[in-house]
Amino acid sequence: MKAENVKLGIAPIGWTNDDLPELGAENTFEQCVSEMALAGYEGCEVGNKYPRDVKVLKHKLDVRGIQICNAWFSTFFVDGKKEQTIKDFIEHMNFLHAMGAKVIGCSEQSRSIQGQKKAIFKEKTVFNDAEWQLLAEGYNELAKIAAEKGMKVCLHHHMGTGIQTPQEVDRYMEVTNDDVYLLFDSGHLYYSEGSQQAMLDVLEKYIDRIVHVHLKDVRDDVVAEVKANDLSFLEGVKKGTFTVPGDGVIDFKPIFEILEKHDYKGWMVVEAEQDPALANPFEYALKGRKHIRAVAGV
Ligand SMILES: O=C1C[C@@H](O)[C@H](O)[C@@H](O)C1=O
Ligand SMILES: [Co+2]
Repeated sequence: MKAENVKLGIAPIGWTNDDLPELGAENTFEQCVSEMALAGYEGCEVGNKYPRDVKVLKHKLDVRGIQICNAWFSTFFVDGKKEQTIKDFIEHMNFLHAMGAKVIGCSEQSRSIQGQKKAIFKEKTVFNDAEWQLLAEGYNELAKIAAEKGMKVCLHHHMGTGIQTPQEVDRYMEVTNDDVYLLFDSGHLYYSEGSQQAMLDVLEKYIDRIVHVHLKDVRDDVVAEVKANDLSFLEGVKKGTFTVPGDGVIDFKPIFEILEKHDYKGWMVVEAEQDPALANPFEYALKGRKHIRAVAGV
């Protein structure tokens, strides 16, 4: 890939998992961002141990050569919480804007089971026609608000949410305006479909509306265990569903080829939540970095 087109970041979730705070509770913010820089990343997303004061955070990141590229935002349009979602979104967007980020990665969390003790392969939520309409209206509005700041809203398709499968991604892309974008997460699509091709098809189909990429690898044997035992998403995470690129079953070469062929310009963020007691975050960050350099040449 061309180094001038892409920037490589990493998410703090490998050090401290906001969805499972007991994972990595001992890891500090400063250790996390220092190790990100040491492992060769130039950017990161935001975790709950990060200082929220823009000046303080900027300084701590600047001295390490790290930029903020995105931070997760939960929307609740299908639950009918449009007003509150937009109010919270503006605050979140202003923070990201002040930190220099260009995209806002959102996830529709209405009835999401990703944090619940429910079988991830059996109990995911499904939206009806009226709910898709609520979602579209909400995201179209967020996109307009973001555009005023020169920013883009992208949706994170995610296991256990109403937008998980390729068909649900199709519906989301169809009901929203062209200035509403997609965050592509290799791990979630592979996990959902159990297929490298299904994941690549989504990437190729929507590449022109993909503005942020999460690079996650998957361990097939753990997914099989999750399926066989009706485990929840987070039970799977603790057992090691996800890992860094090059450590699981996903072939990242075609992902990088598609991004390059379509002249993708933006961030690629390694995001591999697993138990830091089992997978040392610095060592795994380094492992992912080396794999990307070897396969993508950046
Ligand atoms: O982007 C993400 C943020 C996490 O909180 C989430 O659960 C993870 O799987 C993910 O892809
Ligand atoms: Co992700």
